[in-house]
Amino acid sequence: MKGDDRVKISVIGCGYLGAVHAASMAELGHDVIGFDVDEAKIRSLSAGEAPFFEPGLPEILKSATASGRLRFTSDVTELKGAKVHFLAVGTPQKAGEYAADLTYVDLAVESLIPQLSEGDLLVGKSTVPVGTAARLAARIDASGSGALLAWNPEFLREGFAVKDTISPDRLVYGIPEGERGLVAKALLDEIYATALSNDTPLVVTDYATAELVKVSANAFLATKISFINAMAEIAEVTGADVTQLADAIGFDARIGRRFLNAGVGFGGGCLPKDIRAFSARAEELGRGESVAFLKEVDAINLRRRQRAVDLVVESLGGQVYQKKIAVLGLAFKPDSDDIRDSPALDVAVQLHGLGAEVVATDPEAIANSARKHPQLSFTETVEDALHGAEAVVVVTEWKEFRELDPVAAKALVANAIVIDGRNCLDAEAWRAAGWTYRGMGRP
Ligand SMILES: NC(=O)C1=CN([C@@H]2O[C@H](COP(=O)(O)OP(=O)(O)OC[C@H]3O[C@@H](n4cnc5c(N)ncnc54)[C@H](O)[C@@H]3O)[C@@H](O)[C@H]2O)C=CC1
Ligand SMILES: O=C(O)[C@H]1O[C@H](OP(=O)(O)OP(=O)(O)OC[C@H]2O[C@@H](n3ccc(=O)[nH]c3=O)[C@H](O)[C@@H]2O)[C@H](O)[C@@H](O)[C@@H]1O
Repeated sequence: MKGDDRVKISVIGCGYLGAVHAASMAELGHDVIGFDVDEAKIRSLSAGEAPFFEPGLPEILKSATASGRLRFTSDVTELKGAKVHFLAVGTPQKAGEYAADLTYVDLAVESLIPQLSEGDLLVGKSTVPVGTAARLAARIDASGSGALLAWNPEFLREGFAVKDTISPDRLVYGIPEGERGLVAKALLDEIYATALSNDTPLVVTDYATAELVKVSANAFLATKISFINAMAEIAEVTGADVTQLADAIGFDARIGRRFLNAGVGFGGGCLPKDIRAFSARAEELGRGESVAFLKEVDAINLRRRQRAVDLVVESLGGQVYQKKIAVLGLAFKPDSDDIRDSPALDVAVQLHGLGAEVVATDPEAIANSARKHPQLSFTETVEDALHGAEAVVVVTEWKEFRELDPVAAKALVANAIVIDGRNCLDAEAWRAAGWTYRGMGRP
């Protein structure tokens, strides 16, 4: 690609998704401008610094901002002149409701419309309720800007976000019918040329299918996790071991072992809110019953956090008041500093609510946790967390926790009781070192 031939890209919303998308598109050789209303985020990104923890992001941010292929702004008028505009703003759960809050999407589109020119393409990446793209397409048509809309859902996983963006396992384009659709597809093909040249599967479809692919993928993943957690509940009353069960059913290629890790369940900024928004949208469409099982998926998931708390209380003879408990993990998953709807943080907060002296640690998520729950105590080192603890609960399976030496850990604690909320420790080794080990769905 020669510099002047490159399609100019804008990315609207530079959070966990947008910042990675902007930097990755620049890494692939495109000219990119990222826009966000959060000025602190823009300052950090402009300095080539990632405003959150994501492996690989700092490196590509630095190289792309230094090369001039990537810049950031909080002035929306600077998006004028870009040809393809990716929409990556948040779609959180509405306060007190299940439905998605589309305020940010609508505000972003309104602020973008005056910057659009004939033939520009707006590409939706945010996860939205089915029907949103058609509504936004009508709004853009009515604006008279002559711009087009495509929906191109994103499937990246935090912790692997850069790799998943540069080498996605599939691409989905939701495009309008006819000539306009072909124009949209050609622009997307140009942007994703590298992935397409590597035989990345491509599904070209209508808006509604593209929107539904995204929410159904997340609903399926959430269901898979709650399925194994439901088996964990049955294992707990029968003496069976859910980890062996998962291995055994996972050998069936039709089932597969991935996403069958029982524990404190799923969290994060997506799976929980996406299944709730899907339920709410299905109800609006008069098809609530079709996805009624997602309410059960959610309920099973939330019970598992409670189960971990109950195990701690039970292991300490029924009460945790004024007892020091080491909570290992705060992020919703390892290799992330994201604490949105984190089961780990929830367990820490619940134990604190029962009067325990919670001391929590996490390699990356302390700052975010302390902002949200200043009532908790945090420490940077596992050793400080363990020192004098009457019970230890592992709730995020960071490598440094998985690889803890049970013999050395035992020398620090007051009571050798460990609750493995992620079934990530070697139970045999911990028991052999003299610990009382309790897993999730394990004898
Ligand atoms: N985080 C993830 O791994 C993935 C997220 N998604 C979806 O992507 C969307 C964004 O998610 P995250 O990046 O996690 O959220 P986030 O909260 O980290 O980022 C959203 C960003 O949008 C900005 N914003 C809000 N209103 C704006 C406006 N009017 N103009 C410009 N910027 C604005 C916010 O300041 C924030 O920086 C959601 O719909 C989510 O479901 C999809 C796949 C993966
Ligand atoms: O829409 C999104 O934002 C993204 O949501 C998830 O990605 P992510 O939230 O980054 O993390 P996952 O790896 O899916 O894990 C989600 C949660 O499930 C939990 N989990 C995962 C797997 C498992 O076997 N058991 C389990 O409890 C994790 O600990 C974590 O809390 C999807 O995997 C992505 O494909 C999707 O793009």
